Amino acid sequence: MNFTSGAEAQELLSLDVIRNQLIRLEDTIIFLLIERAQFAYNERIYKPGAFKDEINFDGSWLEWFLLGIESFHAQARRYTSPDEYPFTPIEKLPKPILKPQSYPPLLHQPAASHPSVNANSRIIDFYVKHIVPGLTGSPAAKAKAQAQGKELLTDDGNYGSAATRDVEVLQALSRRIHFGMFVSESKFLSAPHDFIPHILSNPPNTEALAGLITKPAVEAKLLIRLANKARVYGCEMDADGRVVEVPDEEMAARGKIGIAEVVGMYKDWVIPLTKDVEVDYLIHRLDGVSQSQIDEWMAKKGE
Ligand SMILES: O=C(O)C(=O)C[C@]1(C(=O)O)C=C[C@@H](O)C=C1
Repeated sequence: MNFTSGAEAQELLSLDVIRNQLIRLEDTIIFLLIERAQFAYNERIYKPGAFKDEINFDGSWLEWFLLGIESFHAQARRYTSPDEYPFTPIEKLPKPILKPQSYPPLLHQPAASHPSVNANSRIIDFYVKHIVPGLTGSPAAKAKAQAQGKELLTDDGNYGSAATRDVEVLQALSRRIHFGMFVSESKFLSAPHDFIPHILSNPPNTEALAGLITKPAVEAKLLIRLANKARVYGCEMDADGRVVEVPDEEMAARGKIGIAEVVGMYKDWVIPLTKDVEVDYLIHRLDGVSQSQIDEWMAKKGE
């Protein structure tokens, strides 16, 4: 999202604008997954210390990549943007070279900067454990290799290429999932009195908050749209540019990514984690807010 386009905060926080951003990120994520699927699983790059001799680094090759790339981006003030969270702990990154940009105050800062809202360790965990193995060792990938008379390689030695793609996918997933904060802020401001009692109850009523932010119809549409996008973006064309029409099952084998894998990733991980971010943000939405402001919001109930 372009936070410095001059658009008013109210416009940037409209649910339509935010949802359009989430829809656009679906395209980004699908294309980046297609890029990662060109390379083997390369499990070595996720094992801490596996490249210690070469890089003198105790973490994994992927973490070393993240540190290098994020150090560079931090200098260009990437992590001062409200929708960007680094995977490397911020204190290990260099300070920006450029002066901070001024962003419109869209989020409630005590909530947005609360450590519980940062989902990056959960994102890297599901991506490495569940997404990469499925993407690179999927029935689709196996069938493709077989059709070419090859055995599916689990390690092709393309460690730099695979990790470069991993960093890109992780950054896009992180932006998508942390957009949950903007969704939450928008929903909260549209009816603060619905949320306040559940935030203030001791402990906060996370189930009720999750109930308030969950929109099953939006999720159902998203999953259908995603399957269609994965089908279209992953399809192949013949030499004349005509789309090769094939049934879904075979489509997965011919296409560059499995439709079921992309849909499953959203259903099992991306949407649930976005909801976690939304709820974790709401729990801290009243931190530092004055009693008079809370009273004012509550007075609007029934208006
Ligand atoms: O669009 C919303 O209202 C959101 O909260 C985002 C989202 C999603 O992750 O796509 C999450 C929860 C809702 O149930 C629907 C969709």
